Formats: sequence, structure tokens, C-alpha cells
Amino acid sequence: MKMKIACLQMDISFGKPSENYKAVEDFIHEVCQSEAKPDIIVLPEMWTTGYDLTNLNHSADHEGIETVEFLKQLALKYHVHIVGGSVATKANEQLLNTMISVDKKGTHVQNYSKLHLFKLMDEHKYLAAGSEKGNFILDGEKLAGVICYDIRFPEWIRAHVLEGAKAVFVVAEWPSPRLDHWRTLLQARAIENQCFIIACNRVGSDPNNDFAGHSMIIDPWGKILAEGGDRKESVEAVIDLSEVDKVREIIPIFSDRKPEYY
Ligand SMILES: O=C(O)CCC(=O)C(=O)O
Repeated sequence: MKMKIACLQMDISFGKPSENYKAVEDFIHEVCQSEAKPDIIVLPEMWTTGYDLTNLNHSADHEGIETVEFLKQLALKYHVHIVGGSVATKANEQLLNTMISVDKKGTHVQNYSKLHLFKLMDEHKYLAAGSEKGNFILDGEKLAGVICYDIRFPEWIRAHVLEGAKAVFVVAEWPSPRLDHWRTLLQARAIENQCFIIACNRVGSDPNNDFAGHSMIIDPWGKILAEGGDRKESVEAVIDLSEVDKVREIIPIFSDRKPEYY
């Protein structure tokens, strides 16, 4: 199946959810006006608040209810699937960094809370880790979503692919000083798993970091189909999920694996 993807690489207003909801709504409106409207829209990590960690107790979305409703309305209005980046959510007195996805019929299809918390940005001091995988289905296709630092754990991405994911969405607030890690890790995850990697990173800066942009769409052979710069833009490509099986026929790593040894 062919799908047009649009990664909405955007800046995020620090600790200002209402400004960010408005910015996302305007950006989705703009992208969906074009004749070649995308099938799937992807948003970056923590897009309602940014890394305003000390204020998340009052700015986090209670059980993600507001964000789910917001994304559902936009998905129905523009008839588009939305892999909704991630937002800070609060549930049972815990704060989580949660990816929320909805399909074009307005059905909530995925919640994934970031498993690997990034100590260099103090996430572990404020957030709790998730405990479940991010696999989900859109249009009958098996997909998965993970968040930022998760890409440094090849076992975690592989676990999603072993459950059938043909494309893995990565949503991020990846800082500029490690742009080379971002590009290399994403390309490696695509090559070693022979799957599409669709990665949406934010741009701009907050009080502590500058963010790299360079959202990327990479095919199962490791070829970069689209890559952003360091400014706001929609990074777009058409992906053909049937290419996953073709690459796996040429180099059959999944049948050649020897899991009994590792
Ligand atoms: O792993 C990195 O270098 C960046 C990770 C990160 O910024 C995050 O998980 O928010």
C-alpha cells in the first residue's frame, strides 16, 4: 500500500499548550489544503508543552483527553490519519510522555508512553516510564511508534518489528549537538530492521537546548526519501509498504536470525 506522509517539523512554544494547539491546527490546515494531501500526518514529541518539566504537574493533559479529542476532530475534518507526536499526560498521579494516534475516521488507535527516559534532559526526575509497546494498525497495515531516545535501543525497535511493524514512526525533540547521532541511528534502524523509519523532530529552541529538525523519511533499504532542514517545514514522501517484503526477499535477515544465540 502507498501512503503519503507529512512530518510537521515545527517549533514549540515553551509551556504554552493553547498556543501549541493553535499552531498544530493551523499547520494541519495548511498541509491539508494542497491537492496532494497527505494520508498520514506526524507531529513531534511533547508538542503541547515542550520540556517545561517543572510545570508539567499543572500543564499536562489529564489522561490525554483533551489531545485525543483535538486530534480526532482534526482527523475527521481533514480525513487524515494523525500520528500525534507525544504530549505530557497525567494519570494516577503520574506524568508520562505519551504518543497518541488517531485514524481518519476519528478512532483513537494508539497510546504509547516513552519507555526510555532521557537522563541528560532530566526526564527521569519528572516523568514515569511507560511499560507497553507502541504497535498499532492503520488501514490494515501494521505500524509502530516510539519516542526520541528510544532509537538508541535497537532491541526496542526490533521488538516492534518482530510484532509485524513495517514502518516505525519516531517523534522527537532531538538537540542539535547530536544531529549526526540522530541521522546515523535512524538510518541504521531502517537498514537493520528492513522497515520504513518516519521521524519527526522539532525545530527552534527552549531555555536549555537548540533542536535539530532534520525530520527524515527512510526506506527499508536505508535510502533517505526526504529530509528536512533546521526550519519549520512539512517533510513529505510517498512510501510503498510492499517494498518491505521485497527488501526482505533480497537479504532475508529475519529467516537468517539465530535468536537462540542472542
Ligand atoms: O538521545 C539523545 O541524544 C536525545 C534524546 C532526547 O533528546 C530525548 O529523548 O528527548
